[in-house]
Amino acid sequence: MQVAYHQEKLIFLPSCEREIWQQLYMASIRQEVTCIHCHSPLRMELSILQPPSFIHLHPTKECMNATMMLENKMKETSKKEDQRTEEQSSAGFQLPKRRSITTSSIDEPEIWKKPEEVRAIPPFENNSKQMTGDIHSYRRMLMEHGIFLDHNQWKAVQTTEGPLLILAGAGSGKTRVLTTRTAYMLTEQNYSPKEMILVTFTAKAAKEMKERMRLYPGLESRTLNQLMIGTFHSIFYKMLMHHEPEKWAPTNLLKQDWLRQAMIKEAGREIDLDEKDFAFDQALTQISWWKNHLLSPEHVKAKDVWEERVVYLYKRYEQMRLAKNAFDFDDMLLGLYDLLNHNDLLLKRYQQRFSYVSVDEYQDINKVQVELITMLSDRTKNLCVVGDDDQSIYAFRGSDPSYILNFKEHYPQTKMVVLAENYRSTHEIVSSANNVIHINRDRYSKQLLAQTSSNHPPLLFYPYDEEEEATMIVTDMKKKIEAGAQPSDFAVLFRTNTSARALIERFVSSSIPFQLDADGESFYRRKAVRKILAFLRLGINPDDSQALSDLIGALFLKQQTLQEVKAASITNDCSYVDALPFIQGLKPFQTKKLETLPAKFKQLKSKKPIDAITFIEQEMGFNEYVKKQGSEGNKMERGSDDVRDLKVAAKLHSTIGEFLDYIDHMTIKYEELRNQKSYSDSAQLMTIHRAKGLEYKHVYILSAVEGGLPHDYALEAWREGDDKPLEEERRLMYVAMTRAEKSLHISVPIMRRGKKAFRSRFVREIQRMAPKQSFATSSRERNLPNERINNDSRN
Ligand SMILES: Nc1ncnc2c1ncn2[C@@H]1O[C@H](COP(=O)(O)OP(=O)(O)OP(=O)(O)O)[C@@H](O)[C@H]1O
Repeated sequence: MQVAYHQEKLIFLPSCEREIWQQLYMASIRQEVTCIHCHSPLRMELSILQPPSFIHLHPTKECMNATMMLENKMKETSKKEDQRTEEQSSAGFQLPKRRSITTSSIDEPEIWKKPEEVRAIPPFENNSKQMTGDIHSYRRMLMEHGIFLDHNQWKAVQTTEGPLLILAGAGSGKTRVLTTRTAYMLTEQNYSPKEMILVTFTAKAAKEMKERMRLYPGLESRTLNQLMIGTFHSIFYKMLMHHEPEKWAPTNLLKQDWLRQAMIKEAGREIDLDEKDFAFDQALTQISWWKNHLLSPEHVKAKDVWEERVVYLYKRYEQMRLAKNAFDFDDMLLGLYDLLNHNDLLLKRYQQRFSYVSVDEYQDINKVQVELITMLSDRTKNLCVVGDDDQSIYAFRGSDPSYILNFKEHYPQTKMVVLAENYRSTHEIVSSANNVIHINRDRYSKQLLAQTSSNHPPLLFYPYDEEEEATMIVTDMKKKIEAGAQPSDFAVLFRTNTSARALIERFVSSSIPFQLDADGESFYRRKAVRKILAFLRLGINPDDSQALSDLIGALFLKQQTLQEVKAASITNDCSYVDALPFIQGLKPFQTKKLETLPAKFKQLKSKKPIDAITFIEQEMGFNEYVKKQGSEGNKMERGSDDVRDLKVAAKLHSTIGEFLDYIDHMTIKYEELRNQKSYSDSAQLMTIHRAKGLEYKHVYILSAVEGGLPHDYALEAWREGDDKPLEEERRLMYVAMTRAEKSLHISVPIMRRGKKAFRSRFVREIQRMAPKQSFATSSRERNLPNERINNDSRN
């Protein structure tokens, strides 16, 4: 159905503004959209595959007839209007175009656009090779236990001596290879578990490997228990505890972030940094990055004012930490690095003991980790590293793909095995992912090959904005679940937590069980958002003391002023807002500004939330605050973006009170979600970073637009001539795509943050078939200059 009543008005979907589709959808959930004949509630459907429509759950013949007649009449009128418009425009007038639901391929925001399949997919060549000739008895035994290994996987398993680089494409079974290789060395080659060390990237991966190895024939638990397997931190910490137990006592570990934050906040006060306004969490990440690069505060060369401040915090943090004999996770690696560097005998003993070193996820290794691994394996050089340069996505933590790319240069004797058979995804998904990643220059050229093909190429779909995107995904998922899929078959992947605000909210209101796997606070707790909300809250309650405290920084006042405002409100018997002009000791321009504020707060009350936010930005000085923050903050997160995101949410609400109630509800829900125990059968909503190493039958990727994925900060770096962040974004897209087994949906919203968006360059790359590539030469070996990629951001 295309017609319905809403708020006593007749709605004809093809001619209503696209911007209000989402509002209609939400009104339909509240049963406010009704049939034009029987007035029973209609559900609006906003889905990926079909143009929007109203659905009548129990239509009568009369309902259908009345609806059809009216639809025909509306279409007729609309056609006439069209003709008139054409005549007028040919006569020199320019009138807006009729808004109809078509399958047009033009990026016209008002028009529903049919989803597109990825077409640039080469014909599928069945790749599965028959095993011929003699099969090694161990490999045969594994097969009897249901563990199959392809030719290259087996080659990697058997290569036990000397430096070995296993270049393992996404879904190519690197976990299988690492576990089998270890099992093979222990059972077939009779190596002692005590001479082996296997480093994984996460504790979860270590646990999984151990569990898998228990299933291997002939591998006893006793042997497995003697094997040193774990993360860098767990293994190296054990060593430190063994040699210097007092210094490294667990009670001295700064385990939680807030403990570290408290220390740098204390240091921040010494240089007058505002506790509420300075990005202390970012400062900690930066400090950690320097530590992992073996840079002490004295060696850091600050690039800007922000870094200068963080260097100060770093220096003081180290002093405070040492005074308390405390240490953090980074210190564990640095501690062992120092210990081995200053104790030659000890280093030799370890080198003597560990004859075989294996490292998983080598693409994500950082400087201090590389140094330690190099030291430990230096005697035998029996170093096996497994990784995929195309999945290196942790630069912000200090990892650097150049370690895997330079491995052969570092160890000229390296044997290399490439695992290019993908056992996870269909040919259509694998080829599309190849189309994207092959554009990166700084990589080993290689092409993943799938084992199966399907008739379902990845689908690009075009929601209007973030809200519609979320609705379309939930609708699509519901349909698939009704058709037999399990909630746990699905994952929705996003670049940053903030880009998932609408999605999380839509899931909260849906019946689909889901789990959120994301770091950080709720969107509504973000600094800039909290401040705007403080304005809104004080607009309807001028005595809201929490809001006043949140607001102070945005008025360029110090937190100490808070008490002064409260005192002034008592002595002058007025609200906090009315007390603002009584603050003493300010510069004349500040006093003048504060004098105008109470009246402006009063004006806020009657405004719609979206208009109120614009008023706060333009008339109440918020734009200046954001501008100042922008020049002091970090490059990843900008307050102005958060405000634009908030406006997208605000559009769906008609009063400030209603909007604030909704936000309070969602903030509580968000906290519950973060603390909830895991359901076994639930859809997963997570950042791409969190999805690494995981696989799902159906995957949706959010916001494939310039600025979303790739992230704005990478585009800015690229414009300034630095390709590295953009290449990392491309790897993120690749990681996201290769999580999908059967279906992959990529969302390309037409609007983002209230502005017209441009489809991501990665989406354009998907549509261009990658040339066949020769295997495993790095850009250096191919003598390619690391030029800038000539890739325009426009459609
Ligand atoms: N030789 C094989 N035959 C059949 N299936 C295999 C084979 N090797 C691995 N697999 C399966 O392929 C899937 C991907 O394997 P795995 O998770 O080990 O990949 P990965 O290399 O770690 O992937 P990624 O790096 O993308 O996370 C798993 O479901 C695994 O059981």
